[in-house]
Amino acid sequence: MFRIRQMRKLRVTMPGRTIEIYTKISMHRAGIKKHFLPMDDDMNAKLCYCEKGVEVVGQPSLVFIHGFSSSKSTWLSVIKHIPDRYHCIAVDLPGHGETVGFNEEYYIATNVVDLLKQFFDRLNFIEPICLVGGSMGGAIAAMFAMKYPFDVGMICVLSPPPGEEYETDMVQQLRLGKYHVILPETFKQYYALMKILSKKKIPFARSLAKTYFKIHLRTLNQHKRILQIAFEYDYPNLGEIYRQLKYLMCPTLIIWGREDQV
Ligand SMILES: CCCCC/C=C\C/C=C\CCCCCCCC(=O)OC(CO)CO
Repeated sequence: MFRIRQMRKLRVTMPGRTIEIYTKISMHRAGIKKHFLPMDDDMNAKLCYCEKGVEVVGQPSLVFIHGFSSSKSTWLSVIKHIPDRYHCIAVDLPGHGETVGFNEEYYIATNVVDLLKQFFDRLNFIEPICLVGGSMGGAIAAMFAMKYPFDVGMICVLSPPPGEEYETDMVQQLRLGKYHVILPETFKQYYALMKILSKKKIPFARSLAKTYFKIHLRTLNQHKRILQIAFEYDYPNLGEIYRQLKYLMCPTLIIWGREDQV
């Protein structure tokens, strides 16, 4: 019990490093169901998402998009606080979480956006949605809203990655191929990154951190590839996409921490 509580505290600051048993426990507690949606053109490709509540006429569904190297489970701690009358969806992006079978082309943001469009059409929402994205998920949410403005009623963009003109040191390092700043390769790097990513001091057992690190290593190469592709195809256009956001007419909430190092 104690361990689970510790993980609960850690989960927010270490997106994507959640162990599956814990995900199941917390999803169950929050009244969340998990689904797999096979794609029409390729039955081996399945989008995994979780859902809380049911659609309500006149009220948008809330759809949550996670960040890089994260997963839908990062939103559980948010979703559990949202009243039951709201319909919530959190999806695993290609190459993340429990979504499986998508080839590398789906690591390109424009393809991710079109995949999300397909996904939303399959779910057949009756109202324009409220699209919420954090970090890289925020960039994807913004891109989605630009391309499919009629599908969104409002968007919420949390700490999106900066465009070229506001490039941070961390993003510069990533662009130069030093992926370990966000994808640590050693336990030492991993432990140091935890401190950078969490503003709040958290009591943290090294043994537990080692377990998280092992889990992280399983996805390391795939996530390196995603970063490589993001910097080749998406990052060069990001600034221009942000500049065009002012033409978007739906209500938009943008939250950015002043001391966010990414
Ligand atoms: C599979 C889909 C790929 C589509 C790529 C789409 C748009 C991306 C454009 C430029 C990415 C460059 C910056 C990436 C850095 C993100 C940071 C981040 O997400 O933080 C994490 C913290 O570890 C939160 O979970």
